[in-house]
Amino acid sequence: MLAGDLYIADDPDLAAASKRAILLAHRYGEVYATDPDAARPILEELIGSIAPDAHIRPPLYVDYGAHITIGPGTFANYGLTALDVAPITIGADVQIGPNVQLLTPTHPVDPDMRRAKLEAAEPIVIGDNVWLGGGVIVLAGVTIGENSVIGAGAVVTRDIPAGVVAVGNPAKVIRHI
Ligand SMILES: CC(=O)SCCNC(=O)CCNC(=O)[C@H](O)C(C)(C)COP(=O)(O)OP(=O)(O)OC[C@H]1O[C@@H](n2cnc3c(N)ncnc32)[C@H](O)[C@@H]1OP(=O)(O)O
Repeated sequence: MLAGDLYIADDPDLAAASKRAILLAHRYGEVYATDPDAARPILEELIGSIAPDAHIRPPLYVDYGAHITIGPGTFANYGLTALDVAPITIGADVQIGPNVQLLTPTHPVDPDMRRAKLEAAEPIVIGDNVWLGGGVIVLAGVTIGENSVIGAGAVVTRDIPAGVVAVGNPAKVIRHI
């Protein structure tokens, strides 16, 4: 699953891990509403690796949480969806706008394979000091280079180099910084 091979998502261990993640993410949001400090251990239990000063505003939606790494100084605004069937690596000092989606899973385009419930997933890497504007969607297998800015609403289908501004659907580089 983590290696990008096709698989059928009916494994009971995966279902249990997903249920655990749903419960922890829900609890994180509930506790955060009245006491963000008390909510912190719940976030640390949910996320595979998160720097002590990284901050995520709930609601947060993940598949498993365990395959997510978040570096120091990173901030994610409300409504991050991080589907971590494959690893999601978020660097240091990353700014994530509201309702961003990081989508590592894919389904086959072939209709028969899709009906057979085959799935796959590819890792996503967000480099240091990247800013993802509100509503950005990053697709499976994409790497965004450090210091780059992705404009609000962009759909990132291909790798983005370091030090650029990219906007639109599909996201295209409009200038170097
Ligand atoms: C962590 C947080 O919570 S962040 C809070 C949420 N805030 C946001 O999501 C804001 C995100 N910001 C943006 O999308 C901004 O538009 C930026 C950062 C991309 C602007 O970057 P700049 O390089 O300054 O671009 P600039 O404003 O000069 O626009 C350049 C061109 O791109 C277009 N453009 C700018 N942003 C976008 C966008 N999101 N989608 C499509 N086109 C865009 C402009 O219309 C302009 O086009 P034109 O030349 O035809 O007039």
